[in-house]
Amino acid sequence: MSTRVKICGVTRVEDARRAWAEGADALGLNFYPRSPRYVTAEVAAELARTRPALGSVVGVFVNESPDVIRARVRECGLTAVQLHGDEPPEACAGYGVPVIKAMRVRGPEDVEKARTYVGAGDVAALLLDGAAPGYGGGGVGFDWSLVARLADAGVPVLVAGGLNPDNVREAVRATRPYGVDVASGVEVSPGIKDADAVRAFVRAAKTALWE
Ligand SMILES: O=C(O)c1ccccc1NCC(=O)[C@H](O)[C@H](O)COP(=O)(O)O
Repeated sequence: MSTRVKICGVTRVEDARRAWAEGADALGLNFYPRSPRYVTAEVAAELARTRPALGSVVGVFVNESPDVIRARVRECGLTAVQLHGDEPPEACAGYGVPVIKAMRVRGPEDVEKARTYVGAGDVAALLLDGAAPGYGGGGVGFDWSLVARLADAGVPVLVAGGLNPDNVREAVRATRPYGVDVASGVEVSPGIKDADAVRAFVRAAKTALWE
């Protein structure tokens, strides 16, 4: 099975269509109002309608109220939610779709904190991100050797943070993750994806373990 690829922070229909065509498995739509990749519910619903039969559309939220998250899931047709905030494990349930819990990793203690979400609520995967200022999308990586600490946790792990077409192959080989996630590393400017970079990223991620 090749590594799954999630292209995060898509804001334009043409970028969404392009990402699917290049082989992305999932798109992330950002509902954090302070993100330069923020999309309204209306735009998100339009983006979600580009979803192919086997694709996933993930809503990204930071400390959003559960009622708003549930409303976005319903009205935008989200197939999963990615929680990037300070929510405790017990808040990772009740949205009607699988939860990806994101954790910013500064060191081993953050990976151990991520482990406390395993088995909680509807957590179906963990996303390990770099610890840039803010809550995500900062283009900063982390020590990939820390991913091995979750090898026995029995949960799919997505690796994110500072990935781009030039380093994703190495990241996949080093961590052998369930999937990889990228926002800034395939952009010409925040929220505007670079089609060539998306193509190169998907290709590098998916062929990294071939030889
Ligand atoms: O992208 C954002 O602006 C963002 C803001 C707040 C929370 C999460 C955000 N992005 C979520 C993602 O999954 C990003 O892809 C991930 O943080 C990696 O970003 P990058 O290092 O830019 O590839």
